[in-house]
Amino acid sequence: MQIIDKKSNTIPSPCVASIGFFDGVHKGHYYLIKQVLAEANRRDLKSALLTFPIHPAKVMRPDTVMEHLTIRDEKLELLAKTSVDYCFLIDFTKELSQLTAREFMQFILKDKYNVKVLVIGYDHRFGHNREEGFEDYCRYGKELGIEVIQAKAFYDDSVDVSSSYIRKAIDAGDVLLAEQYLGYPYFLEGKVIQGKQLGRTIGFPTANVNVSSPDKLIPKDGVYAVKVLVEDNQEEYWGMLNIGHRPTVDDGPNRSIEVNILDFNKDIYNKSIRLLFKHRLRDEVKFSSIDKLVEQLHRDEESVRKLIK
Ligand SMILES: Cc1cc2nc3c(=O)[nH]c(=O)nc-3n(C[C@H](O)[C@H](O)[C@H](O)COP(=O)(O)O)c2cc1C
Ligand SMILES: Nc1ncnc2c1ncn2[C@@H]1O[C@H](COP(=O)(O)OP(=O)(O)O)[C@@H](O)[C@H]1O
Repeated sequence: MQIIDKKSNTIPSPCVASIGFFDGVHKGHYYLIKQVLAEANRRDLKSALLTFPIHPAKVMRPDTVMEHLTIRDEKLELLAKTSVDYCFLIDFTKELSQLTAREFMQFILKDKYNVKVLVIGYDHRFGHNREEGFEDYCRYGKELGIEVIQAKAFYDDSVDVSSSYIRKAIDAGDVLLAEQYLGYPYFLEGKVIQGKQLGRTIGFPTANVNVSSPDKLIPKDGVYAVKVLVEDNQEEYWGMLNIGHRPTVDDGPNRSIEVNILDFNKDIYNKSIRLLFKHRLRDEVKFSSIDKLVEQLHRDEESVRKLIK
């Protein structure tokens, strides 16, 4: 996949394209992408996805808090796994938001990106105030020489798979449901930072993770079985992870994310790790003593070992 952003001066070959924010690159997105690839194949054209590094709503109202399933580079990594030829990364600006649907089709899709066929998500709208709809896009397409096709919707167990549906599942700690709709386990990535160094004294060292972007959605507080990829995904382990305020030891204002990696004993401070959420084990609990916490950690470890058997 070739990324074409404002720095590139490549003029793309004629292509079939779709537009979207593609947060999470979930099964619904894959279904849309498959339709783009099929149309491109049939016509012997290139395939393309047009997306925005920053969400249009955030550009329009910068104080909007948005928690995403994927940050920019994660999204590009997932899109690159499809066989799409181009990813057009376009900065959504206030000026761009002023373009009517017809102007967007003419100046951006046709003139800038050489789009011959536009595959529109079944509920996707674009152009100033998103005032127009599919029929209008078809009419402008006829005038401009862009064929407009409406994509079919994707349903899984009759659920209309969407990024916001998956965000709700993760917010509720339902990482199994999230994995079903994403098509891969939800993951966080970050650097291992120093904690209070208590973990090693109770037999459970925990790598404290500083998540790489504040825009990333953090699952509900609690304990999870996770897969852990250490440094550039070279090594894979299982681990047990806690998200929360550690009420037994400090109950501070900061939410910590820490993982005890099974069958592992290395110093990984400052290394980056990726955490893949596989199962939710339980809520975070305030124990009456550290000993009681340690007893529970042994039970958590057993639960993870049972899961991976
Ligand atoms: C799998 C797992 C489960 C945990 N569950 C709890 C919990 O229920 N309640 C709690 O107060 N802390 C919990 N913790 C956090 C521990 O209190 C913490 O890891 C320990 O104090 C060591 O932290 P430090 O070495 O970063 O200082 C959990 C940690 C892990 C790894
Ligand atoms: N099995 C393991 N799981 C997690 N971290 C481990 C493990 N073995 C060694 N470590 C290392 O020990 C550190 C955690 O030890 P800990 O005493 O909990 O200190 P801290 O409070 O700084 O996290 C990790 O950051 C990592 O470098």
